[in-house]
Amino acid sequence: MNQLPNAPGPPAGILGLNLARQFSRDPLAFTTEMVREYGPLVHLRFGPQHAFIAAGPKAIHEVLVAGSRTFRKEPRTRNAVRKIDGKGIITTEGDFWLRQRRLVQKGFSADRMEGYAQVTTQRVNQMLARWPDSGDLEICDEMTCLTLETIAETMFEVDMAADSRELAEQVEYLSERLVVEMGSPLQLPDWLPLPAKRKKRTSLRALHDMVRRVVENRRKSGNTDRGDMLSMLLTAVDTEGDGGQMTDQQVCDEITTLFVAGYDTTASGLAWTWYLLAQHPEIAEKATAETRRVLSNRAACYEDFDKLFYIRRIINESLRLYPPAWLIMLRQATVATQLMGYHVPRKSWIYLAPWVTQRSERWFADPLKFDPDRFSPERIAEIPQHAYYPFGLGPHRCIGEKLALLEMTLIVASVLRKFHVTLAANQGSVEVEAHTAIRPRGGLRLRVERHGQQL
Ligand code: HEM
Repeated sequence: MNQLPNAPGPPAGILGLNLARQFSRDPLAFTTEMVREYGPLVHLRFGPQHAFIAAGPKAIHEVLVAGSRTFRKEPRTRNAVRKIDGKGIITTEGDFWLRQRRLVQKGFSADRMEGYAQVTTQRVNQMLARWPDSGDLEICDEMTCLTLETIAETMFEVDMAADSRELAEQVEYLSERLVVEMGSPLQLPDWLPLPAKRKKRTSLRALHDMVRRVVENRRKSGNTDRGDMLSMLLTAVDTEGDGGQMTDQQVCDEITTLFVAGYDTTASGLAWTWYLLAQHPEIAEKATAETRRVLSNRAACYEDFDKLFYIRRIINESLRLYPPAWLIMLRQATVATQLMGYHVPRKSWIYLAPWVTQRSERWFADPLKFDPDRFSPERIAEIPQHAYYPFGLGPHRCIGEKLALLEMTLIVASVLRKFHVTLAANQGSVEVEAHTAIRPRGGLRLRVERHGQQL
């Protein structure tokens, strides 16, 4: 392996400190710039640590698909996420992960989706009934509460309407701490009596207590199938493997994982979709016409997903320009290996950023243009394979992808059927902030006007 050439990359400077500083100060701009300058595979040195940005479709495929056994989720990152999600499928690997993934997958079967669609439509219509006929709204908050309530009901049939804002703030705080702590060279233990650690412990307790209570109550009330994910997890049998079921602790860990992974990403995707539609009235108008054609005067339902072609293109394009998971969980090479014919030392870190690949002129024509028709049947073949991966690729590809796309499509259609959406007059320019999901910095204010009420 050592005879292979080194991938191109910037000089490390003194101990790679300068690169590390640039990365943590503005990760979106830094990774974009590196790929623009050095190409589809960039070699970085942070002191003794080798790291690569795998941005080209070939490199992405080699890491996430062909090399998924060689490139594993990096242990320090996995352990940090494990404090929130326990041993859920997002933090595990190997045989244990495979068994759990098979069991959790049962909760995403096609026959379950119809019920999830119904919950989504009910929730979005309740939200729209609260909206003013004409006024300004903080759309990130609206989308966060909506997706949180929807996921709580689809996952474990709990009505979170009263508590959603508070729980969202706590989970948001945990994600923020995760980013801060992962970026810091020094990992302090969580028991230290510091204000940030105390707040972290309180937020973790609130999340874990809520999930434990839900699982205990369900066990007490009998394991009847209520059509939600929890029913499925409590009764699922690993028929393809050991024939066993999950323990209550495993159920708690998987429910927490799905809950945390599922709502913030979807809320981010929706917020950016509204931002793009508010800036492109002609595209919003075409989508509104589609909702009138498909839905006429009724609420959206599961079957409409296949008919809302244009809205699905809009969502695909929004996930290209603003992929909520802008950076995939860090991977590490378990052995010395190669990528695109370049040497990769053992324990190297691999960064995979949909944000960089999906916005690069190397792989997309006119990449910053919002052009939903890229995803039309006539043009979709122009997108290079593995250059578009908002839900990841390979065995760890997002388990909630179909649910997220269904939810987003039904929500966008339901809102457009009733409201005209533009940017609020006092909304200044919008900057992107990179947390675990990307968000508009400081939120996003939209003006909404119920159809028939425009002044
Ligand atoms: C727009 C919304 C979403 C986006 C952009 C998104 C993105 C992703 C990405 C990029 C990965 C791959 C991570 C990796 O390879 O390290 C992933 C994995 C995962 N996602 Fe999603 N996700 C979304 C919605 C959801 C929803 C709704 C759920 C559950 C209800 C969910 C649950 C998960 C889980 C459990 C994994 C880990 C899968 C595994 O490692 O086997 N996600 N997601």
